[in-house]
Amino acid sequence: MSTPTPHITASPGDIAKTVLMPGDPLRAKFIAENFLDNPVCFNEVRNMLGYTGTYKGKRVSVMGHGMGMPSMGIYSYELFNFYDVDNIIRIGSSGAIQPDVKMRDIIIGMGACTDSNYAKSFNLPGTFAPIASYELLSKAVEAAKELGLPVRVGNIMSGDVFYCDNAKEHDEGWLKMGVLASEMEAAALYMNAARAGKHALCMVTISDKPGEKPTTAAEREQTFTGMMQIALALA
Ligand SMILES: O=P(O)(O)O[C@H]1O[C@H](CO)[C@@H](O)[C@H]1O
Ligand SMILES: O=c1cc[nH]c(=O)[nH]1
Repeated sequence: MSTPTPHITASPGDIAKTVLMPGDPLRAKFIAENFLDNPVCFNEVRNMLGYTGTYKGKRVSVMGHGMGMPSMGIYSYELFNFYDVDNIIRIGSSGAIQPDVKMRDIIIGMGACTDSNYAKSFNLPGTFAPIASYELLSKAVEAAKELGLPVRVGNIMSGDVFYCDNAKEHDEGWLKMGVLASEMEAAALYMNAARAGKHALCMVTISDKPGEKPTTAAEREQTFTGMMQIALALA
């Protein structure tokens, strides 16, 4: 397929080699307007806003990916395969699973477990282990140290549902396996990166935890700046 794609109207060259991707397109707009120099909007299809600008002199893009693995699957596939993007860094919100994971902790997903059937499309004879790019992961840990921001690195869980009848039991098994937090896209991103021979990383900030007041939409859009700065340092 050539560009533009069904979901992105950018021309070749409009998008940088490294793209930061929050689920919420307004989080992408916030980053473009508050961290990038000379941001130019390259996509408005479905309001999935995407911008390219520079950060400390380096060219970088930021674009929303929507919610869930089908949506992440489409955008990351088109960016890797039709826009020649090399690195995608998801910067998401997430629910705590382990009791010692606190609100607003930053977690880097070394691996992404999943309850989805996304891997089926690759016709594998076994179970694929979706993992982060070691290169991006090690750079992110280094950048966090330099910024003085504590991060935890470990397994996360990409779920197909946000709401379910038995939320507590749903998390119980993952908790016993040491999984730190749940979100909804990293596994698909890691699989698409593996298939395309590209690099991906998912970083999340804890926005929800059982028994705690959840963050507001505005807070998720505008206050996860520690995670944004770590991701921007990877451009
Ligand atoms: O805040 P974002 O990045 O969208 O991430 C999380 O929030 C959404 C659910 O509210 C899902 O996309 C989940 O992965
Ligand atoms: O997937 C998600 C995202 C935020 N909070 C959750 O509890 N789950």
